[in-house]
Amino acid sequence: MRYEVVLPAAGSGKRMGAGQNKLFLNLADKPILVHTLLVFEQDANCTGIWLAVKDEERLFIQSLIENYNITKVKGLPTGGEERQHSVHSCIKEMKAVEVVLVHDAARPFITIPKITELAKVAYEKGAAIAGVRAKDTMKIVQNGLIKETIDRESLWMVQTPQAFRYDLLAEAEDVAEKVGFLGTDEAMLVERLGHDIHIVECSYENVKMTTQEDLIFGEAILEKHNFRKSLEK
Ligand SMILES: Nc1ccn([C@@H]2O[C@H](COP(=O)(O)OP(=O)(O)OP(=O)(O)O)[C@@H](O)[C@H]2O)c(=O)n1
Ligand SMILES: C[C@](O)(CO)[C@H](O)COP(=O)(O)O
Repeated sequence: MRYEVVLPAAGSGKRMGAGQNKLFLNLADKPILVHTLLVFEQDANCTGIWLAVKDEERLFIQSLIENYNITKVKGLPTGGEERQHSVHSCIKEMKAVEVVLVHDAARPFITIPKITELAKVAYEKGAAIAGVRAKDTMKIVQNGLIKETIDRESLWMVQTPQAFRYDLLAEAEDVAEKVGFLGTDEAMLVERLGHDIHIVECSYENVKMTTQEDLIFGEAILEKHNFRKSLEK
């Protein structure tokens, strides 16, 4: 199932504490952003990449695109104050495609088979998002006190890609903007429309590079996969 992908890349990386956009930090031999771009560049089903960027970072990102021969980038719209606004700036510029994926540029370890599965379910059912089952017990805390424990059996840690029929996501983004609703993922905007959203179980390796510890995990993941590749030679 062919699709276009929106990669929000206009964040500030505050929790990473690197004093710069964390997507420019290297994991092994190349920036996090490039690792993520290469996955979609190599996926034959991906027909276009849209990157929400900060105006002051556009030239640098264009140099990365050139240096790493990324040929599928269709646009670099200016990102917004929040991640949702950055995604919406891309959705507004895209011509209607059948399926659109939104994927955090900070998640470099997504795999093509999982992308394919998400795009297929989105085409057939309208909406599908990546996730993994919660490993820890989750509790609601108020004023330092445990208020409630949430049944772990029904708890998932949601990731990206989040895949949708384009018209559904475009409507959800427009409605959210109109009513001033701010969600932390695109699924929240589509849930508000009452549309079913399917979960596709992905990997714990599909981690979002958010804090310094995630970089250590990321290096270890690369090491493991390089080691595997060396065994195949
Ligand atoms: N206004 C924003 C905020 C985030 N993002 C992007 O959305 C993805 C996920 O966001 P997050 O991990 O929160 O990145 P940052 O906002 O940069 O991190 P922090 O919240 O620690 O500042 C990242 O690829 C980030 O670049 C974006 O395009 N526009
Ligand atoms: C979209 C997301 O990756 C799903 O877990 C997450 O909500 C992004 O949160 P962030 O704070 O914008 O990184």
